[in-house]
Amino acid sequence: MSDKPETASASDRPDLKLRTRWLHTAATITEALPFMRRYADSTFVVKYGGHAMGDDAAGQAFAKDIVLLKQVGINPIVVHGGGPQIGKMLERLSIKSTFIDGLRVTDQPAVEVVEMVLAGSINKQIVGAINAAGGNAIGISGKDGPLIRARKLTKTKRDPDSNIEKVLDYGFVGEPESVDPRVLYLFERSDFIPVVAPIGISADGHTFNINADTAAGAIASAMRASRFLLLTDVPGVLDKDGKLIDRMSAEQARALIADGTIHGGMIPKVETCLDAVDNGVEAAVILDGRTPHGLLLETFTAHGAGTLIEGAKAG
Ligand SMILES: Nc1ncnc2c1ncn2[C@@H]1O[C@H](COP(=O)(O)OP(=O)(O)O)[C@@H](O)[C@H]1O
Ligand SMILES: CC(=O)N[C@@H](CCC(=O)OP(=O)(O)O)C(=O)O
Repeated sequence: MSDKPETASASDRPDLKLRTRWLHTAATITEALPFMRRYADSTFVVKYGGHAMGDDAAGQAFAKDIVLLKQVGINPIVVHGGGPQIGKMLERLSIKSTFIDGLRVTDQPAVEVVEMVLAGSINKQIVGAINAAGGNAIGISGKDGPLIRARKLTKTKRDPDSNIEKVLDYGFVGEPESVDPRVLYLFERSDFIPVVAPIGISADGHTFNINADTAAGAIASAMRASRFLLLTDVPGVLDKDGKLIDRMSAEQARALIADGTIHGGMIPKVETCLDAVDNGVEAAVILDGRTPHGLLLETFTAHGAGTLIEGAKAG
């Protein structure tokens, strides 16, 4: 070894393209690190919608992101849907199903199919994808624990012609009566990532079909989650001109539901977000699950992704 200090010659220096790439990478890491620190040990409830699931590659990308969240010290809890997949199976079995305001009217034969598709098929597909991505996933439904005690959903709607309030009968559609999060606390302190199918059980042992947004929201509130992320197949909530709304107040959301800009499956989604931020969740975000690494962009960048609905106590 010579005593002379080493100096890099021009030919040793990385070329401009490489240096630009390094600068980009460094900028990305610099942006992400404070978010990693901020969210360490916090709980994220991620609702993975049936429309967001897409193909195998999209499922693998989602699974990778979930594993990454766990690796940086966040506790992700996945709650999944599967509406389109249930629809296909019901059709194959020639069982009719209709929707009222985004919720499936579910009779006894239909609830059996719903449980089979959600807790059987889709739950295990997601568990498999997360495990293949290097994580340790465990699949459960709201019946395990039991995590979700359900009661029959009761809803009324005013008939615009007669102005009479009508009771809507959704059959075996439930709403969470209570959530007992103790089973989820076990996963929080371990490497395991829970994947939850939105099925509930009533006090008298009946199985209930719960809208996955509603189930995820109830879990997010019970866990006092820092973030409640809903992955769907649109960039977020769109205004009447089809433009993405980045942030939305509760009043704005209610006005958009009332004037029909928010309709169909987006109604329970937004209502659930409003409920969650009123009940202990810091912020809820509706985002596109088909965007590669949308979850990471939302979590680790200042600009985020999708539509953020913030609670009064968010910081
Ligand atoms: N204002 C709106 N902005 C975005 N999407 C909307 C809006 N109103 C209704 N939608 C519909 O809501 C759908 C998302 O809800 P849903 O089909 O239940 O999704 P998921 O299966 O992911 O839960 C979108 O695909 C879109 O068709
Ligand atoms: C009562 C009700 O509508 N339950 C839903 C449950 C699945 C779900 O919510 O799936 P997505 O999130 O993919 O829409 C259904 O039967 O389709």
